[in-house]
Amino acid sequence: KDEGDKDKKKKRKHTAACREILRKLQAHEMATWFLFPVDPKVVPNYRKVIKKPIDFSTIENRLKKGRYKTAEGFMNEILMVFDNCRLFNEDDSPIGRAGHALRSYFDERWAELVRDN
Ligand SMILES: Cn1cc(C(=O)NCCN2CCCC2)ccc1=O
Repeated sequence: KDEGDKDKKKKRKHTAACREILRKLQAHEMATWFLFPVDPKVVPNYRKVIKKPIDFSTIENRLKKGRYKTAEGFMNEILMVFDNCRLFNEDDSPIGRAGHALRSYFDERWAELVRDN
């Protein structure tokens, strides 16, 4: 069991925990607008305002490809989904409220993951 094997095992462990959290986020009733990339044809000025567009399907693909070295790398991209939402939408709007609700839900799931590891 050399260092490399231990690191690989640790990475598999946090990847599984992150995939579980992502599955819960994707299943949340407020997740609709965050599941797939915002369509520039449907939301013309989105790409102008949001420099790092990111969505749950993109994060899922990166997770499956083992792109995140640490769980924090995964967390940073999830938080980017919610930061983009706050930048582009009024807090008092359907998508703005959905983003805040989903962010709170994520914070709870993340706290559980940290406690259980
Ligand atoms: C994450 N995000 C998604 C969208 C989006 O998908 N818009 C197209 C669908 N609209 C939603 C309500 C009416 C039509 C817009 C802004 C945003 O921040």
